[in-house]
This record gives sequence, structure tokens and C-alpha cells, in this order.
Amino acid sequence: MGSAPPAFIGAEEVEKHLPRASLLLPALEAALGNFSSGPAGGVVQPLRTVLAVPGHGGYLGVMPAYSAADDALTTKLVTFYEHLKDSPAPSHQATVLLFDPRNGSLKAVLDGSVITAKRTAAVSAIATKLLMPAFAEVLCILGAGVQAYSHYEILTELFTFKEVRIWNRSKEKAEKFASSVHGPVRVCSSAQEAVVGADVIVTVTMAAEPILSGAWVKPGAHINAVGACRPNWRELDDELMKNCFLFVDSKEAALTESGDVILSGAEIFAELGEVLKGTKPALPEKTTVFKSLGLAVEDAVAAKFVYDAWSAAN
Ligand SMILES: NC(=O)c1ccc[n+]([C@@H]2O[C@H](COP(=O)([O-])OP(=O)(O)OC[C@H]3O[C@@H](n4cnc5c(N)ncnc54)[C@H](O)[C@@H]3O)[C@@H](O)[C@H]2O)c1
Ligand SMILES: O=C(O)[C@@H]1CCCCN1
Repeated sequence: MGSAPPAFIGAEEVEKHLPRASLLLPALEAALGNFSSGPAGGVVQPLRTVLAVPGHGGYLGVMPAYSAADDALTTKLVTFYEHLKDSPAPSHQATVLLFDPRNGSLKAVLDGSVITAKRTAAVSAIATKLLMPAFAEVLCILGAGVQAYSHYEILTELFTFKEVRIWNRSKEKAEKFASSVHGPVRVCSSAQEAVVGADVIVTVTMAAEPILSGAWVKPGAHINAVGACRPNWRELDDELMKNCFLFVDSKEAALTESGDVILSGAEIFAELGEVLKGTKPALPEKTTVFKSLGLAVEDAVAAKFVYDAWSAAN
């Protein structure tokens, strides 16, 4: 007898079983700590493979991981494209394959786009909780795409800001963002206007050159730097990178994939998992940058969460 055919869990079903990114927080905190514990943590995850699609401005990322604590075995396949001016396709598209770790059978094929949006924002929320200054009042989001929405949702769910500001390269998109989210958002005409005085800053753009300058950043602010995932792409300038305490999800990935880290020569202070385990301090009173690149184990944890909820309902 062969194994049952894999389930297909599309974007709507993923959304239904993972209505809020904050549901992932406990499992993601544990996974980040395990990831930063070496082999003892039970996370098996090679550096992802990212291959360019020549002539099309696109990339395909292959992200396998096994988490012993979750008994989750997955591979995410993600494409991201730089120039999609006349295409209705989103810039990032993803699929997660979930396997049975006991025998290698494919159990489910899950839409990976919702998972990517929510787990990335949840990890930024974990960093924010640890690293933001006390009494943070102003949240600033640079970029108005998919990740801007998921970051807004979880950060305003977990923290109370007096003001939320957004800036985007095209103002129309920022205005659309401000009119579609549930709370008040101030649309800014320049990144500088959005950043000056902000306590928490999120960069979620497809920029390849710096859009955030250290000269604008309030001392003690916390920055979640989520875009710029290629070794020659930047979102943050040298002044910021060199004058912050730099936290990353993975040191190995940051030193291989992050233009902000590689080209600035900034020193990495800690992995987020080390702070979660208590082996490195958080330093919330300092200016902190969390450089997020995205870990395959985050997708493993999120896919397992969705699959378990889906299985319980079906
Ligand atoms: N760290 C992670 O785990 C992780 C996961 C997913 C996505 N990302 C990254 O987050 C970023 C945002 O992803 P998304 O899914 O929201 O993309 P998106 O295409 O939905 O949104 C991108 C936004 O950036 C703006 N933009 C495009 N080019 C720009 C430029 N040159 N300068 C300034 N702004 C520009 C667009 O107007 C848009 O508002 C991307 O860099 C993506 O690779 C990181
Ligand atoms: O971890 C991720 O899912 C994304 C994929 C696209 C590039 C940046 N990181």
C-alpha cells in the first residue's frame, strides 16, 4: 500500500488556520534559540541555495530544514523578482513542502506566501520586544508591500504606539496602505520625514541602495531590517550599520547574503537566538539593528503549525 496523496493547503486555508502571526511566537522563539544552539538544538539547516534566473531579474531560493523539537521536516521554495512593472504576479511567491520525518513521505504542499509574510513579521516582533527602547511611541515603516502589512498587523497588536508613519517610493501605495489598515497611519513624503524621531523602524522594501540613513535615526531606536537579501543590496547606510549594535537571525547567512553587513563591514553582536537563550544581552537602550534574512526553520515551524490545525479540522 502506498502512502496517502499529499494534502494541498492553499493560501486561504493557511490564512484560516493561521489568522494571526502572533500565534507563532512561542514556537518561533523556541526555534530561534534551538537554531543558535548548534547541533544540540536539533535544528538541521544548511545555508539556503539562491540561484539567479539570468535575464529575468529573478531568484529562486531553496530552503530545507528539520527541527527535532517540532519534528518538522520541510523545504520552502521561494521566488523573488526585482522588476515586475507590468506583471500582476507578486514580487515574492513561495511553496512549502512538508514531509513525514519518520519515512520521508510528502504529507502536504502548502502555500508559502502567507507563511512567509507572517513568520517574518513574527520574528521581527520577537526582535522588537527584546530590543526596542522603553516607552517606544513612534513606529515607522519604510515600504508598503506585503511585509509592510504583516509587520503593521503584529507590531500594532503587540505594542501600543502613539503614532504610526509610512513612507513608500510611490506615494500612492503608501496612501492605499494608510486607508486599508485598521488604525491611523501618517503618510510621509520622504523617508527622512518618516524616520526622524521614530523609536521602532521597519525596512521592508526591494531597494538595492540605502533608503535609511543613520543620520536620521534617533539614538536608542530599534530597526528591523527585513529587505536587501543579496550580497550587493542595501537598505541601511554605513553610518547606521557602523554605529549600531547588530543582531542577526543567522551569522552565517548574514555574512554570505546581506549587503548591509558585508559591504559595511559592521560587526555582528549576536544572533537573536543567543539573546533568547540568555547567552547574549539584548541592549534595548542602545541603537539596535536586527538584520533579518529569513530562516528555513521558521517556515518549518509555521508549516507544522498550519498543518496540525488543518489536520485537526479535516
Ligand atoms: N527577512 C525575511 O525573512 C524576508 C522574508 C520575505 C521578504 N523579505 C524581504 O522584504 C522586502 C519586502 O518584501 P515584500 O514581500 O513586502 O515585497 P513587495 O514587493 O510586496 O513590497 C516591496 C515594497 O518596496 C518598494 N520598493 C520597490 N523597489 C524599491 C526601491 N528600489 N526603493 C525603495 N522602495 C522600493 C515597493 O514600492 C513596495 O512597496 C523584500 O526585500 C523581501 O525580499 C524578507
Ligand atoms: O526567507 C525568506 O522567505 C525570504 C525569501 C526571499 C528573500 C528574503 N528571504
